[in-house]
Amino acid sequence: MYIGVDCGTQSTKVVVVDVEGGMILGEASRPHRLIEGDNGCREQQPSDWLEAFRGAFHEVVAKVGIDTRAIRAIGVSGQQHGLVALDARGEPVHPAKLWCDTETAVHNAALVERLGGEAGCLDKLGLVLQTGYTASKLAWLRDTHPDAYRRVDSVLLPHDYLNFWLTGERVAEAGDASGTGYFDTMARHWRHDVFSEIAPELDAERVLPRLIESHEPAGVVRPELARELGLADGVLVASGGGDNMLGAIGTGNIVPGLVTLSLGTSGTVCAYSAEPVRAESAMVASFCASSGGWLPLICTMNVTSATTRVRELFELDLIAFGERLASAPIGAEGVTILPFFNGERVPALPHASASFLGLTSVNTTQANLCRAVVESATFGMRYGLELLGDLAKGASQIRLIGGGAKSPVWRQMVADVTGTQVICPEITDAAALGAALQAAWCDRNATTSLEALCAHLVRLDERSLANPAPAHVEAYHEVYARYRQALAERHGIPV
Ligand SMILES: Nc1ncnc2c1ncn2[C@@H]1O[C@H](COP(=O)(O)OP(=O)(O)O)[C@@H](O)[C@H]1O
Ligand SMILES: O=C(CO)[C@@H](O)[C@H](O)COP(=O)(O)O
Repeated sequence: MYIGVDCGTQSTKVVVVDVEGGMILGEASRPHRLIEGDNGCREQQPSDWLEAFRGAFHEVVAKVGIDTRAIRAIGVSGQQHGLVALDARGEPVHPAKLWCDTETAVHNAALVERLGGEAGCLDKLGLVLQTGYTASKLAWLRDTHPDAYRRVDSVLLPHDYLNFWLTGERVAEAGDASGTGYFDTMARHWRHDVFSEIAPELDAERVLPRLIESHEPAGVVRPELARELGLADGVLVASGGGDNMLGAIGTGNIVPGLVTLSLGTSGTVCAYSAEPVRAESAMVASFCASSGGWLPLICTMNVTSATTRVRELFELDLIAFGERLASAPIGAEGVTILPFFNGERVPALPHASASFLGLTSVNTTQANLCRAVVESATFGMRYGLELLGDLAKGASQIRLIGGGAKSPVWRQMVADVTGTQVICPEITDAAALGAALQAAWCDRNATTSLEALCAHLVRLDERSLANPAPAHVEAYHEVYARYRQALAERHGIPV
């Protein structure tokens, strides 16, 4: 029996997987609180993640009725990039600054310049630093909270922190480390020199976690925590990884030729590559995979975060929102939304705000606004696929995951907007499944291949299959062109 944990932006999900029996036995989740400021600040208390993990763990094991002593290993997936800076006692010196925090945009711009611009970043890191990556958050902490900064003894990512809490070990692996901004994604090692540019007073050798391979364990569950959770002695904790990396594993995207598209708080598109990738666009994040190999990725910041804002504005539940969405025509009768409520990473507009365009006395309806916000988030994904270029072109199918993938209307829209067949895995929180599969891989000392584990447990839900409808594809070409025109006019992004 294996446990997969996904500490996402909005919630922590826990799944129980019976690998021998080839079954996902059950899942449970608990929400997180978000600390938001109007200056782009978005933070969370790491203690909330632990509380959410405990709640979801106890709920799911009770629900499926397993003997917790039969659990062999745990794998943890986490929202990428968050800065979890700990003091010498292992306590956070400040709430975790999240991937979607844009308060540090000026620090990011300054760092890019110090590293020699885009070319210098590519040379040192294999990717171009973007606002949201961990590096500028650390620079910000140094600049704005010198007392907290002086106490920093470890610099971890959210999933590293959960692994640390579970095992007492400070370790990291290449997939999640790729998103820090002080890791060379081509050579797969820390760049202590870059780290020292950002935080010269900290000893990089000491504060950065030890790197392990994806198939290696981070450690075993601490005895007192094992007792609390009812686990046997020596339960392994896998290396884990970033949520996108483990989402790739949970959708079988560990060989070239597939695209995983996530409709979570963020939107992401990624495609596995066995070789390091030097993408044409600086917007493509050439991350490592958490299965070995690489996972070039595009991330937009306003997906279900944007659709939820409109849904809550109209006080609609998810069912009513889905009904409004379905009742409006493609193109929302001329309403265009640029959904940059949180600023945006791709295109790089950290200080942008959202725009509602083309509103008239006739088309300003709940249905059109609901449709336009979902279309706009989906257009952001199409833009991302275009930037991925050849890396995504060969893909015959999109594996769709994340909360938004539960909506049939949205699934069809992704197929129509991208012109590609869409299918969901049976479990839309594929990152948690990926974490459980990585745990089984690690528990078996990689003697069972990850490919075999994926073939055994990544099941696609045929009922979710959506094929692009030619007339809709045609209609969306026009509506997408309108969106790109608006992006050009308001933000200067070339069409
Ligand atoms: N049927 C649906 N239609 C649209 N959005 C949905 C639907 N079901 C869930 N969601 C949205 O999915 C989001 C959660 O997605 P999830 O992938 O779990 O996020 P994260 O991993 O970033 O925490 C929530 O905002 C929720 O409202
Ligand atoms: O920053 C990125 C990817 O680079 C985000 O994808 C985060 O990893 C958060 O993911 P979700 O909570 O939206 O799944």
